[in-house]
Amino acid sequence: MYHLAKGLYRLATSKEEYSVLLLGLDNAGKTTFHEQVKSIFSPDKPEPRLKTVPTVGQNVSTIVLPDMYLKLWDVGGQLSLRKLWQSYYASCHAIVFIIDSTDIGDGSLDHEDSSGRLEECRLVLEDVLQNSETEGVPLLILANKQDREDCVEVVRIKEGLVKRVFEGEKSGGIRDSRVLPVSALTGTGVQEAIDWVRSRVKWNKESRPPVMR
Ligand SMILES: Nc1nc2c(ncn2[C@@H]2O[C@H](COP(=O)(O)OP(=O)(O)OP(=O)(O)O)[C@@H](O)[C@H]2O)c(=O)[nH]1
Ligand SMILES: [Mg+2]
Repeated sequence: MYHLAKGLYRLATSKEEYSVLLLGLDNAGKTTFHEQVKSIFSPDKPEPRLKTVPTVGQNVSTIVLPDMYLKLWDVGGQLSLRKLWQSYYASCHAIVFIIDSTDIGDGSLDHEDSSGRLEECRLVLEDVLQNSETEGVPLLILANKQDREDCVEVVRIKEGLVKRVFEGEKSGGIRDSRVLPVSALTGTGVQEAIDWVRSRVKWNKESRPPVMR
C-alpha cells in the first residue's frame, strides 16, 4: 500500500525534464545568457551575475517552468574545448547556438569581408548540424549583443549566414529552427528565447523523449 501511494504521489508530482545545450564560439555570451535565464526564472529574481570568465568545463542549472524542468548546459567555446561538445549531443533536447553579432564582419558570407569571425562561426555551426547525434534537434540561433551599436542586425545574420548554412549540404537535414535577436547582458529577448525552446522541445518529444523527474 505504501509503495502504491508513493508511486501515485511520484506520478502526480513528477515533471518532464528537457536538456538544452548552449553552444557558440568563445566570447559569444553563453555564460551571460545562462546567468540571465537563471535570474529571470528564479522565484526571488536575484541580480544576474554578469561578470563572467571564460568557461572551462561546464555550468549546469535547472530552471522550473510550470510544465517542465529545463536543464541548461553551458559549455566552454574555446577552440580546444569544442571537441567536448559532442559528448552532450545524444542527450540534449534543444541546442541554442549563440553568435556575437559584433564579431562577424558585415554578417554576410556573400562578401569578401574577412573582419570578424563569421567564417569560423559558419564552420562550427555546420559541424554541430552535421553530427548525426544532433539530427532533428530543434535549433535556436541567438544573435547576441544587440545592445551594442556596432552589432549586425538579425535579418542580415539570417540572410547572410543562417540561410546559407541551411541551404548548403552541411545543414544536417530538417529540423525546427529560429533566429532571434537578444542581449544577454541586458536581458532583452531572453524570455522569448526560452519560450521558443519550451514549445519546440515539446513538439519534438516523440523523437527525443524527456526524462521524468
Ligand atoms: N554588450 C554586450 N556584451 C555581452 C553580451 N553578452 C555577453 N557579453 C560580454 O561578452 C563577454 C563574454 O561573455 P561570456 O558569457 O563569458 O561568453 P561565453 O560564450 O560564455 O565564452 P566562453 O565561456 O569562453 O565560451 C563578456 O565580457 C560579456 O560581458 C551582450 O549581450 N552585450
Ligand atoms: Mg562561458
